[in-house]
Amino acid sequence: MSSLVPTQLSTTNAALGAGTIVVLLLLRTYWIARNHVPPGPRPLPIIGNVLDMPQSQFALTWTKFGEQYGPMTWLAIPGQPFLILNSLEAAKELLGGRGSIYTDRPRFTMATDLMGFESLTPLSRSNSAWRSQRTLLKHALSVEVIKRDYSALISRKVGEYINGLLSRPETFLGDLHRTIAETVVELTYGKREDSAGRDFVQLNAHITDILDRGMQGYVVDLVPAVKYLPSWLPGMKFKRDAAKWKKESDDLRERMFGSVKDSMARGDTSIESSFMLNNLKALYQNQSSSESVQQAVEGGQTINHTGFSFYISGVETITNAMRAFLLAMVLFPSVQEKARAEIDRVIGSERLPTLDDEQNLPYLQAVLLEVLRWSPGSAGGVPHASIKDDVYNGYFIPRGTAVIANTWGITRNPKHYTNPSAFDPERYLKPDPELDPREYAFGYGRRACPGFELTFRIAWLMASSILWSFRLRRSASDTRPLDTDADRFNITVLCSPVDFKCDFIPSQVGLNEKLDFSVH
Ligand code: HEM
Repeated sequence: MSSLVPTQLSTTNAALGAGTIVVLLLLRTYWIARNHVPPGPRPLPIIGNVLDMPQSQFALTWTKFGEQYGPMTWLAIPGQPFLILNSLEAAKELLGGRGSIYTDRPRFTMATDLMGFESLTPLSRSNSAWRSQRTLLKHALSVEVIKRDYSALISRKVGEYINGLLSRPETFLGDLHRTIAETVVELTYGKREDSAGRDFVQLNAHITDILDRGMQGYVVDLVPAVKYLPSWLPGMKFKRDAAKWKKESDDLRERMFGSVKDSMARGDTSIESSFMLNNLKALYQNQSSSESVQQAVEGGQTINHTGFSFYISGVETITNAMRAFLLAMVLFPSVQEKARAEIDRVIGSERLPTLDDEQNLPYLQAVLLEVLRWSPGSAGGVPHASIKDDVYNGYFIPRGTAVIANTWGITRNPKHYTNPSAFDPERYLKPDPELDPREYAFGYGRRACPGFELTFRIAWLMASSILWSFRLRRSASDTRPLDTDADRFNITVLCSPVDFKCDFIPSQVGLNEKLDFSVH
């Protein structure tokens, strides 16, 4: 997009242009406000509801809005109006049912247009590049492919984690993050470092930091036209930063992708079955002579961008889910005992759990569903954006609105759940089960998370293997209160369980000798 911008824009013209756009934005905000938009806090002149936007604790603020304004809350932010949905019905109808209108993402001009993260699947607008990525994801993260290509890797990584718990249980939270990060990286690239020994987990974490910097909120996100001003002007440091960060992250991504291609070209047999390797092989095999070089390059880029989304989308979310699982096990010992009793009954002590056991352990399945609800990965919801004007329940929703479904609010709504802050897997096993969190925890419609099957496989094997190997008990030295949701979770856009201490007491005689995850 930036290539369409004249590079020699004069300062006066640029300032005039930006001024005109600001006036147009204000006029549009005023025009929208005159229509019958949903209720919300009273907007101030010019800045609208900017001061009502939370800086943190998004999900909790959305929930308060719900209590005050009902199922829909309108926030008139100049240039980017927001609609917060506090009703599952509205979320399903708008974000799922009206997918042809609400499948876009809002603009994050700094991160996407200026820093190049537009190619990241979750940030991508609903264009043909995003559709190609979704097509690839549908196949690459299907149950069939996960079982065929990634189950050996998942078993090995779970085994490493269990072994780590035996030798250094005190670092269980740090090791958990590292294990999940390595699993996602190896699944993506088939290796963990390049020929110069650069660690792909660290490189991906560094790119994630760069993206975080780009998402911190800049004037250009409110007034995108500011991006056309020359970067040497005072106040334009963000544009110079964006260029520097873009180069850095592009180079790192290209280095990792290039390293996979090099391994392939050299016939390196140490590189494992992985998303990038398997899809590159398929691309080269299917490439007929009639296909243009351009198509092949585009195919390669789709693989690179799609694979790169795995780390950013998958690592914190799965790690938080597993932290929540461990926290629930120490806070609710009767649930832990019941899950272990099921494992003992179905699997016994002679062999480790495998992914093939999943269907035979309904209680453990319910425990994992409850993890998804009790500590929802995406508590504050991921915004969709509308591409044309719409009307819902008599309210006007203009084109370009960022629409957020408040996941946290759904998980704590007594309309859906009895005693919502309690961890109670039985709620899904009753004759009249309560709402299945898969209906909302992974989002809606065409944007719904493509990683939920992978999440379940990793979480299931990890949870069953931990319970098979250990009894978990909160360490006596950890005396901080963990009684309420506010004690237990940091609730922002994500929901991350707080740090806590846990004793892992081996529950199998001769555990060391029994741990052979290579056979899975
Ligand atoms: C507990 C684990 C996870 C949770 C709770 C979760 C949740 C979500 C949610 C709520 C969305 C937004 C959906 C929407 O806009 O309606 C999303 C998108 C996405 N997730 Fe996940 N996710 C998880 C794990 C993963 C994993 C393991 C991967 C891949 C390795 C992944 C890849 C993605 C991608 C690529 C998108 C963007 C989809 C798009 O914009 O088209 N997620 N996820």
